[in-house]
Amino acid sequence: MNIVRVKNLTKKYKDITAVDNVSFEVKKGDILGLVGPNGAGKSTTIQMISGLLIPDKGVILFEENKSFKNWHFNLGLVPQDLAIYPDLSAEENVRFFASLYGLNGENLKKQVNESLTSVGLHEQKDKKAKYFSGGMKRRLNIACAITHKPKLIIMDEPTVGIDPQSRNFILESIKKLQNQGTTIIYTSHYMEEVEEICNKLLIIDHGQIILSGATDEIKALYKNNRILTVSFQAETLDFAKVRESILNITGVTEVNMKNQRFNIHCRKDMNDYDTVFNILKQFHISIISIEHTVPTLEEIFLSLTGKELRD
Ligand SMILES: Nc1ncnc2c1ncn2[C@@H]1O[C@H](COP(=O)(O)OP(=O)(O)OP(=O)(O)O)[C@@H](O)[C@H]1O
Repeated sequence: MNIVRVKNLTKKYKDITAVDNVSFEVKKGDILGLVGPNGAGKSTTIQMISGLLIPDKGVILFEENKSFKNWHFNLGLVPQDLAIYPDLSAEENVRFFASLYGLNGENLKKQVNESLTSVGLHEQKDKKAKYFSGGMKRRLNIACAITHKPKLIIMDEPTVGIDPQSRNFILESIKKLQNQGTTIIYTSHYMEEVEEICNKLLIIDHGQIILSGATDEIKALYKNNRILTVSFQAETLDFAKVRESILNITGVTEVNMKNQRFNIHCRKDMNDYDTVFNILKQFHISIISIEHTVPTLEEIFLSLTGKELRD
């Protein structure tokens, strides 16, 4: 069953078309990774689904045919900016948000305890939020959005700039929520995270979808591609010329360079390494190490958008 279906969604800010005729659906139990470079249109899309922005065009339907107006109690939003009260304790914060969704009595108590436990903050429940670390504040932000057990949770970069322990708690709690049948839309600048937790992927750029599908299927599309990564040292380097020569080798599809490393994209059956090494030698480039790998999602993203996901 579709939890949310978005059809021909469009939003303009004066001359900028932030979201351009976007259509997709999210099925029950999916964790959809919404990824794209800065300014791609992710936040605008999320804000429209969350009812914070009105689309110029398009339709958003929940559970096949319900509008936001009569469904929004089923939605939990974890905003990028923290939405917690610093002078309230962790428990008071969670209680407050849960009571806005109509929880009370024993049920409220039970669900507040459950969500604090799931983000690993139960032992600190009486501590004021202002004394929490950045990672703990982010975990509390999540607890506030999940206590009313929403059917759909939208998370806007919930792990940005936090410590590894908090990050692990967050990723584990997202997996648990999925196991309980919750549907999640997750935006992140960390492709390894998306690869780890999202079973579906929607890559957008300039407000348009450039690739969507099951994460495994997207990876399978690239299973016949390889990347030969060569770390090197050179006194001087004319990269344009090196690139042109390597691109002439049959089976090589792209060559880029970053931090004293060439990434040579090629087909799986490209095995003409002698020619690659001869070209490098000809340009007086010393090889330090070589690696031959299947492209990661991050590398697939880079080859599709020409941009790094991170700033
Ligand atoms: N309130 C606004 N007024 C004018 N332009 C805006 C506004 N909000 C966003 N934009 C523009 O719309 C485009 C999409 O922005 P959006 O914030 O949706 O992208 P994003 O993918 O979330 O980016 P980031 O990863 O940097 O958060 C960008 O060009 C941005 O500059």
